[in-house]
Amino acid sequence: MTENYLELNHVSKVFQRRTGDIVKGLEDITLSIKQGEIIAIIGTNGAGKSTLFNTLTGYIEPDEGSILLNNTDITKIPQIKRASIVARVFQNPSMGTAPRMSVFENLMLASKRGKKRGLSLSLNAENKAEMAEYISQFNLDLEKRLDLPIEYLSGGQRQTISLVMATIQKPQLLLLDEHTSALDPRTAKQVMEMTHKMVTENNLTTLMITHHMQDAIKYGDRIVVLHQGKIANVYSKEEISSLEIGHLHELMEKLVEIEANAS
Ligand SMILES: Nc1ncnc2c1ncn2[C@@H]1O[C@H](COP(=O)(O)OP(=O)(O)OP(=O)(O)O)[C@@H](O)[C@H]1O
Repeated sequence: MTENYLELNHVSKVFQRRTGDIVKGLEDITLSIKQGEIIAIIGTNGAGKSTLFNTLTGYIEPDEGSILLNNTDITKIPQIKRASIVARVFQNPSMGTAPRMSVFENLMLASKRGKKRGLSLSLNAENKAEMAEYISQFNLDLEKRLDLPIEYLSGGQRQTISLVMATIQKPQLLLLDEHTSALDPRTAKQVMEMTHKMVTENNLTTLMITHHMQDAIKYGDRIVVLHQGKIANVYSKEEISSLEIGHLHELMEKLVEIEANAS
């Protein structure tokens, strides 16, 4: 396991609101993550979770600090050039997929990301059979729906396809952005279990934003608590093993209270 596979060194980002007020989206974030580690990110609204992901994808550039992934400084690498190494699954099942295109076309698009060869050449029977076999392991009968436009799939099926698309090229970093929160509890549980299987089987270094404290405890190797752009707390694996969900809920309530008193 490579230590310090992902390193954030003193990463800060300031925003200016329309009112002219300055807000610290991220303040001096320093964090080292091992290859294959799963980090659960929790925090109240406005804590900086999305800003953190946006700096990792390259959607925004930090004002200060650096980000190293697999020994490469990616701080200033544009989003489009990071697309094949940093993958993100969004909360909304329709984001990250082309809804009118078929399941097969979407999967082939994902497997071609960052490569030069065109999509049309790859839409052949051989690739289709390979893809059918690949997705049959998820037991959702999706291999029988390869020709269906993505928009006709259920939310859970779409999130499964989004996950397959995000992991098909084995990204160096996988970002899960509340990816089960739009699903009903039963489907959310299934998708979370599938996610864990994909991530552990492929040893994917993963950051997962979640509001489900039980998922943070169950699946996180560490839990990072963000508050007002800063790291408020980090729970190690040992600490997580004796952590009660109630404790995390209380912590969240306390942080909301601090914010309310400050404003
Ligand atoms: N483009 C922007 N312009 C101005 N302020 C911004 C911008 N993006 C984020 N912010 C501010 O930065 C802070 C962190 O926002 P961020 O969206 O990262 O929080 P979050 O933890 O993802 O919150 P939520 O759970 O509500 O999505 C907030 O105060 C937010 O209002």
